[in-house]
Amino acid sequence: MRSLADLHQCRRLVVKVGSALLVEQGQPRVDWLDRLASNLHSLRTQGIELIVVSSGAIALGAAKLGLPDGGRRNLADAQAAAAVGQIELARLWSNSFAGFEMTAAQMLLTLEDLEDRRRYLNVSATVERLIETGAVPVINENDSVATEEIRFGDNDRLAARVAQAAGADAVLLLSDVAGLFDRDPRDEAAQLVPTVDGITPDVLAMASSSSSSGLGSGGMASKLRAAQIAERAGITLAIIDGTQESPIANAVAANCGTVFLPQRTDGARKAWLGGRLAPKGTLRVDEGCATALKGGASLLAAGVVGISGAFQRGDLVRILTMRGEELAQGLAEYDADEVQSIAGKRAEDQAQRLGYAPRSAVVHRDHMVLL
Ligand SMILES: Nc1ncnc2c1ncn2[C@@H]1O[C@H](COP(=O)(O)OP(=O)(O)O)[C@@H](O)[C@H]1O
Ligand SMILES: N[C@@H](CCC(=O)OP(=O)(O)O)C(=O)O
Repeated sequence: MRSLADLHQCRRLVVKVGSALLVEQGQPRVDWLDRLASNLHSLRTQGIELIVVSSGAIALGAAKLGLPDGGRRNLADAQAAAAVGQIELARLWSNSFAGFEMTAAQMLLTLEDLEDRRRYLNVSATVERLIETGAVPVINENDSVATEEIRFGDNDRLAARVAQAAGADAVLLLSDVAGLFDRDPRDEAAQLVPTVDGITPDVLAMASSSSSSGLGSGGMASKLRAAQIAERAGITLAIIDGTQESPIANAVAANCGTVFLPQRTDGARKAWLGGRLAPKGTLRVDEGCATALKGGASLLAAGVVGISGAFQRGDLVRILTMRGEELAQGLAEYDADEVQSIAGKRAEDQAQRLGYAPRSAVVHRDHMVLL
């Protein structure tokens, strides 16, 4: 899919709905949700398999409990609000879908469900089975148990990771803006960017992390992080204006929104690795090593100039250049203290320091993804 007009070509689609669309002044927008359900139903009749990622639990629950909104809310309030709002949210989807003879299936995930390979595969299997049965998974973060360390914090990245896990070919982020603008859309000179063929630093600089509605969690910046995950996984991601009467049908008819084109298709395992969000440590490498990594080499101890974090063998680490640019991420072959003792050393010195024959690399290229 290269533009929204091609949406019908899509085989499996993740549709993410932001809080500001579903909730207005603490109340659900039921009529809007019914029209969205109607749009989803017509996509299904075209043979497109659907997965929904829905925000809104915290906004619904906070209103019901009379808790503070937006930035003034702490984690404990958000967790309590989510526990109350999620029941309501599930009921809303179930009711709207029932009007179109569709069955909603709730799945609540935490970051770890997608960071751990075995749990990630379990999530994939459940989604697969639900789709086979004809149900539509409606996924949200399990906010009432997710603490800071195990939180996505925004459903944009959750949607991109779910798309990967489910083998979807496209993600639609329905927002309260028409897409990515070349600067904050409150600036009158801002122009909509119709297509992004590779997210460069210039593209990242367009987005601010503020959200105009006060309900959303990450603003445009979190959508761009989601688009980065998608583009590396070979998935097309589009941001469309969800405020329209009939949001998906409108965006397709007008061919309007921002489409982020997929950039590469690593194998499924590498794509999962590249999309992981919670590294346990960081390795800085010298310039020669950075060049070798870009050429496809493994990371050898000789090129490591800095180590931080208490990671263990098998943990995810970020690999940065000396200037702090993100180069790659991958799985460490050693614990952090072992890397510390062999960093910058040649193979013969490494054996002496480790007390055993060194492994072939600190991060092997088969377990590394360039970013
Ligand atoms: N360059 C930009 N282009 C579009 N929107 C932007 C940009 N920079 C910041 N934003 C803000 O991001 C908001 C969308 O994010 P958010 O409110 O979190 O949406 P949602 O609730 O749909 O997830 C927009 O309403 C806008 O205020
Ligand atoms: N999981 C949270 C939503 C988090 C989120 O990403 O919100 P939004 O930016 O409105 O999509 C909830 O259900 O309230």
